[in-house]
Amino acid sequence: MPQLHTLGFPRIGVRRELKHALERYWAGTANREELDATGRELRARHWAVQAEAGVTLVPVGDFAWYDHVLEWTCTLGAVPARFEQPADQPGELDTLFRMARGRAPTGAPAAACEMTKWFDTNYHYLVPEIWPGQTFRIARNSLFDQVAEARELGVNAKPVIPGPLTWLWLAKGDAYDGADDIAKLDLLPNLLPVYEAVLKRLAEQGVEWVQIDDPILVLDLPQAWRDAFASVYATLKAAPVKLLLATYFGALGDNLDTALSLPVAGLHIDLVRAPEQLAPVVAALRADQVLSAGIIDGRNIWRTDLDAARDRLAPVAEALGSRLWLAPSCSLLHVPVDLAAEQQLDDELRSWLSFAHQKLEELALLGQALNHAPGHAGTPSQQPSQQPSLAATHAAWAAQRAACQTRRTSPRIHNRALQARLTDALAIDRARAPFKDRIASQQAWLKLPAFPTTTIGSFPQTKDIRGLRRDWKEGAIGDAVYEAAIRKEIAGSIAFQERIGLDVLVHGEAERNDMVEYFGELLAGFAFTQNGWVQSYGSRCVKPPVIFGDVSRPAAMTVGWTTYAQSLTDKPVKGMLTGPVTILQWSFVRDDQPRQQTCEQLALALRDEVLDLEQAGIRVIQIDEPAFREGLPLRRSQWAHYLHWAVDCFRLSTAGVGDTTQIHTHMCYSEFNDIIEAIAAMDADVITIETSRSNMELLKAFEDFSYPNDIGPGVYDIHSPNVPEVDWMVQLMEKAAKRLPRERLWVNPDCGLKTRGWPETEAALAKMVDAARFLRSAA
Ligand SMILES: Nc1nc2c(c(=O)[nH]1)N[C@@H](CNc1ccc(C(=O)N[C@@H](CCC(=O)N[C@@H](CCC(=O)N[C@@H](CCC(=O)O)C(=O)O)C(=O)O)C(=O)O)cc1)CN2
Ligand code: MET
Ligand SMILES: [Zn+2]
Repeated sequence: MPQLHTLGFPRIGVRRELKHALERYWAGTANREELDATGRELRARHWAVQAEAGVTLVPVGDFAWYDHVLEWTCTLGAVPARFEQPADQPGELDTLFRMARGRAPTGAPAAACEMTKWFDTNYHYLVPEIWPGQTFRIARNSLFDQVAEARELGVNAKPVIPGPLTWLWLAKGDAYDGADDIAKLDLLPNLLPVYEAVLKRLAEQGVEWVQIDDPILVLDLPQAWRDAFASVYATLKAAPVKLLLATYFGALGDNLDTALSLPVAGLHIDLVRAPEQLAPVVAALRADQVLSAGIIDGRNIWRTDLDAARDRLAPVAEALGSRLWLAPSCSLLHVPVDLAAEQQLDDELRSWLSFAHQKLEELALLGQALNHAPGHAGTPSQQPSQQPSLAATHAAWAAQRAACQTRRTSPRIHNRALQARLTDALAIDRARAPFKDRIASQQAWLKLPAFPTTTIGSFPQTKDIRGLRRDWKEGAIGDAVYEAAIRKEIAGSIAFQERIGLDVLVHGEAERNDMVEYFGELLAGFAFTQNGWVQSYGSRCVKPPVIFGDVSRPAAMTVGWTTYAQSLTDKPVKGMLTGPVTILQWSFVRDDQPRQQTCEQLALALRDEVLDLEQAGIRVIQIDEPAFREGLPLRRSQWAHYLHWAVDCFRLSTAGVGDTTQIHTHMCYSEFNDIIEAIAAMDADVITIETSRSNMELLKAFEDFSYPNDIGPGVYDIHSPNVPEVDWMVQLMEKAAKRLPRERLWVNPDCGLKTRGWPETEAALAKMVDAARFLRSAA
């Protein structure tokens, strides 16, 4: 039977045990021993479930207290000076937490490291900081400790570490100009000896295989970076362990020859995103190399079509024998932990789904089917001793086959009326009047001052609000009680905004568990989970909804809350929607039709909501697209196609309104340089963006492009509880005014305030309004 392995397992725990333990530790209500115990418990549990499923090489090093890239950065001793503490500080773990969050139970606070998206996922990693001449050393032993821990439990540990080139690519430093700066490669002579030392220590611990993750091999690489692979791996080759080079999230493409020429004992490829690479890789594999086939989707939650997978891999199994390994396409970090934790899904829908636990079962079934006579394995054959009985295996296989079949044909998936509407939608005009005409008619009624102030949408999601929602969902309180409490919350935030003098108000999003899940719950074609948590960053998780069928909007989703908020004030209240691209990007999406098509369905549903809001008198409407940049394909050759349909969907959602209705959008976590033209083509009247951490540097793209519409560059970082100074915000806006016309500028925070508390929110926004007033008086 082929060896089964995984590239990584979700670390958060089926009940978010890690989240709760971390937050207790940070709050000082749990000590280090309690935190450690939770970590040990989760690792042991996750190793055991994998080993029991038949995974023979179990990942170690995929566990992380906050982020696995940060763990590795700390292991390499790449700790910026501002986090260094006197030698007597207890526990290096707090240094890691200070790097992640700026503060920890011990040690002096410092500005946290930057956080950004992990490739095209909704997972965020902590960006390593590098500088010329930087030296490295093994500064943290957690990987070795965890290997020892696994081996004591009888687990065959396969340590997982980021490759040196991927780590450098992800790193940033003032001395370097972008991810691909070749000057970064000058650090390799300092970095590689530490890698060699790590591999040697792992070998001494009895480790046979080490997985080195080099996902940058699926990106467009400059030649110097591509060339660096040969010398890096020539050095690592000397280590007394076998290396499995792991690539995922796309095709090796023009890096294929590079990857195949490296002196590694095994290569993992993603066959879900890039099935076409199977044949060329098999053809070029050396006789002593293992192929790890990433055949189970690690980025989505659908059951695998096992018949198809077996048919594709059977000839490979025959050719490679035990040199074929089976794996998910990437780490299972990106899917929820266990479908068994869901009580409310109907049987049919449940039969279509597979979370991390279920993916292990799929892997085992496929492994058994490929065992012996693989070329004509019609059904799973002979079972190894501790595997489930043949009958059970047959039954599981048949159930999976049936589920795939019903999913293909279920009437729940296709909505004929919608199909007709989509065809009609092709003819809908996506254009609005020229911006200069629109903005004039908007200003005529909005009568906003210079440097108008607003916020991005959410106000603090307090424990009380979340507790209320839990009680409501559990049926402990009824709709009327819930609604009254949310209304009270909205009334409170409107009163607060009026008091401090904001210009364009928001209702505060108290009724939303999450900006995507909330809409998923109200749209048809979506399912949602009770415990389908996926880590987003640190202790923060999301429950991505599942888009299983054609999307439509049975009823208005936000009109009631928004008009209630508007009824309380004479100031304009901004309606608040999540855009089609972001809903698509942050959901688990159908794999039976192109993403573009699903996005168009979402766009039509949102268009109806926009028009209903307008009809109800809401004349400023924001359609958030924070995931617009994240959706950009990893390869440049695919950008134009994506940008075309993504912009088109945004415009389909928004362009139905009259000229006097003001459309806002919001983006964060994004580099805008690559997509500035597309942002302009979205043609929102106002875009609010995250810029404060980059000191308004991000505005350069808008300046260079002479971006024509209104812009609100964020003046303070909402990720920190620190209250910004008025002077600081004024300075930032003055910088912005050097790059862009003053009359186009708005004043707002970087992003929504849901993760903040009220005290700092009130203080920060009051100061922000003061800053805007100062700017007006100085004009
Ligand atoms: N989908 C998505 N992706 C995104 C973002 C986003 O907002 N949404 N923002 C960016 C950054 N990511 C973020 C992701 C999550 C959170 C966040 O705050 N998550 C919350 C969960 C939010 C949620 O779903 N809340 C639910 C359920 C909350 C909960 O834990 N309830 C308790 C009970 C309440 C309590 O006592 O706390 C329970 O069920 O036990 C609700 O409000 O209804 C968390 O991890 O804690 C913040 C930012 C990028 N990607
Ligand atoms: N309107 C949303 C909010 O304020 C936008 C968040 S972007 C991640 O929370
Ligand atoms: Zn945002």
